[in-house]
Amino acid sequence: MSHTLSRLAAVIEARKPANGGDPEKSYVSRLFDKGDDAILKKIGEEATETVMAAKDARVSGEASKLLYECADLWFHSMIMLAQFGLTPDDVLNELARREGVSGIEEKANRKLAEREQAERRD
Ligand SMILES: N=c1c2ncn([C@@H]3O[C@H](COP(=O)(O)OP(=O)(O)OP(=O)(O)O)[C@@H](O)[C@H]3O)c2ncn1[C@@H]1O[C@H](COP(=O)(O)O)[C@@H](O)[C@H]1O
Repeated sequence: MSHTLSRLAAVIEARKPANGGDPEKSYVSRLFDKGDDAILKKIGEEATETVMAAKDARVSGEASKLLYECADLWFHSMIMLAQFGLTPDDVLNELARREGVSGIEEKANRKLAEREQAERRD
């Protein structure tokens, strides 16, 4: 994992109120304190803002806003992962597991497995 992601993941973990984070002083602690719905609402907002920034970047030719919004989305995704006991390393390991497997091939294999499972049920 990159040093930046690793350091940020450690800070986010330490900000959990159960680990001594203070919702009065910390944005991350405040989100953990509010719970699942508040965290997931931020993911929805940041994802939407990222899409809008990408559309704007295509029109204006200026992608810096997209960069900021994508950083917000990654940051809030890391809070969501921590809320559910996952880490950026877990995501990186999943991406490594998929490495070299074409999405088209993966989908074809998945559909085949689903068909075989349905046939076994019938
Ligand atoms: N990387 C970030 C980071 N990126 C974005 N943000 C905050 O995430 C929020 C993004 O929400 P919006 O863009 O919707 O802006 P907003 O209107 O202010 O937010 P809302 O009122 O809607 O919640 C803003 O308040 C940003 O300041 C971040 N807050 C913290 N960090 C990192 O997390 C660490 C811990 O932060 P604290 O827990 O606040 O100490 C910091 O040292 C940073 O490294």
